[in-house]
Amino acid sequence: MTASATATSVAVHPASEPLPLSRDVRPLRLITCGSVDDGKSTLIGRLLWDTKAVKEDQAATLQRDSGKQNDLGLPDFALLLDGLQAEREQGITIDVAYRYFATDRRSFIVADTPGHEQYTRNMATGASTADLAVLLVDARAGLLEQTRRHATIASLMGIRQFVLAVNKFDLVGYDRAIFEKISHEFKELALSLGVRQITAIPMSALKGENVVYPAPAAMPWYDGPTLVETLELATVRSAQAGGFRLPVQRVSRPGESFRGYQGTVAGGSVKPGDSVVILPSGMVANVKQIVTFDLVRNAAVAGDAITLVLDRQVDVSRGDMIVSLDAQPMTGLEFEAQIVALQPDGIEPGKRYWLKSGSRRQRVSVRPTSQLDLATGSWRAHVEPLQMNAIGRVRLSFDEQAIFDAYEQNRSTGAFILIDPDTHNTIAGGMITSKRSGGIGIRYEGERVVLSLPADLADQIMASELFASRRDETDVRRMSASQAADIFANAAQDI
Ligand SMILES: Nc1nc2c(ncn2[C@@H]2O[C@H](COP(=O)(O)OP(=O)(O)OP(=O)(O)O)[C@@H](O)[C@H]2O)c(=O)[nH]1
Repeated sequence: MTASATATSVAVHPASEPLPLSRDVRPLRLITCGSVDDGKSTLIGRLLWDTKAVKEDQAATLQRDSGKQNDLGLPDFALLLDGLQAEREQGITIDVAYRYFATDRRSFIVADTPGHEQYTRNMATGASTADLAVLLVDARAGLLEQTRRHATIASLMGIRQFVLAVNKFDLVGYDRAIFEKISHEFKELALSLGVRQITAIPMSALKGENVVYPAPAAMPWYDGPTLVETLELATVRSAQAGGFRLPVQRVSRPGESFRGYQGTVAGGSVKPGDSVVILPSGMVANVKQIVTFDLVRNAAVAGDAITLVLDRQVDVSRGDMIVSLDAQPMTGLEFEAQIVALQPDGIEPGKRYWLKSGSRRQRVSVRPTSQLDLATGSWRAHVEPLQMNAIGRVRLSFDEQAIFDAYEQNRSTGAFILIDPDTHNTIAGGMITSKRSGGIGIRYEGERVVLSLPADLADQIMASELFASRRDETDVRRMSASQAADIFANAAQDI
């Protein structure tokens, strides 16, 4: 960000005004998925072409190279993506190409990922940052297993807006009944995955019908939006909603009098005077100052790189997270997650890996509990190590307190990678789904009360204080925070 852009944002948001929750200037990120030959490259090429994102020299080359080959006399838009093809052939590990285009109303970033089955991980990578998925089908073939697979992965990665592009509609005589059948089946699939924002569009990527321009002559019965109109109206998933999150990357101590905590805001917003908690220690402080590289700011939002100064001396180190007092993330020793295995060796149950999330790196052991059957979309109890490209549900067990949001709530503090400590390879990418509440609550063994306590330190202290008077008869273990709270409430009545 330039100094003047920063200065403008200071002027626009004086301290007394609430910060806007989303910035309309953020481009919409979308992913396109389809089986081989459904026309994905043609569609992206057409989008770039009709929104004039193609540079003049590229356009001239395109006209020249494709002129001979196309019996419709149209450029072969897929050629625009040739560069990507070359990258693919070199076997680049995570194979996603991002392309930019814009209309008068909005800008877009499209992630293009290969359609073959073995590229699940690429699709998962592209989907992890996308706001919307465009799923392509060939109108002649309808929904395929691959459509289900892609829709399932997209929904797992948190995408809640789908566009079904029923492509090659020129090859089925623009038959309305075909469109209605395919879109009906797709809506059922999307709804079963929890996706409710669904738009189906009949189109011809090759001819440019219903991509950027409508095609009333070819499809007089269709009065819905074009693809671009749908994209213009789609919503950007905001990592800024929810509580303030600052994973601390560095403690800055240029002189005796100054101590600041540096990092990139991973969620929410912050302003001087806000109360914050440092995790995992649980210490509370207030924000005294927010500093960027050259300015004192009166607010910061997700995506801003800042130095935070607190109003008191607290112990903060790299890997800690500074969060808002009133909307805290989950802390605990056990979490449930979904992962995509990225390496040929797969995931070995029980092996200890490094987990990296933001600036934090921790030892973790990983136990797969089920695996997604991509053909049917159902989960089956897990028996073997997760193979490369498999999607599994796992249980993560940490030695020390871990701090996460659910991925649904925050794509930054809810995401992680797993690293093999022997090879240093990234062996999986994952998303936190929930915290696992630890123990079995309370039970009686003869005269003894066996109390299970949460991993959370605060709750342990609360419950052990509570039972201090009966300590001799009480064996303290872990339990969920809500169980501890119930016991506290009941016991307080007894006393
Ligand atoms: N008639 C017609 N042909 C189309 C349309 N869209 C794409 N095609 C043709 O279908 C073929 C495959 O299109 P591509 O864009 O290369 O398909 P893809 O899905 O990107 O394929 P991969 O890159 O191999 O995954 C090409 O010959 C296109 O010209 C369409 O709307 N109508």
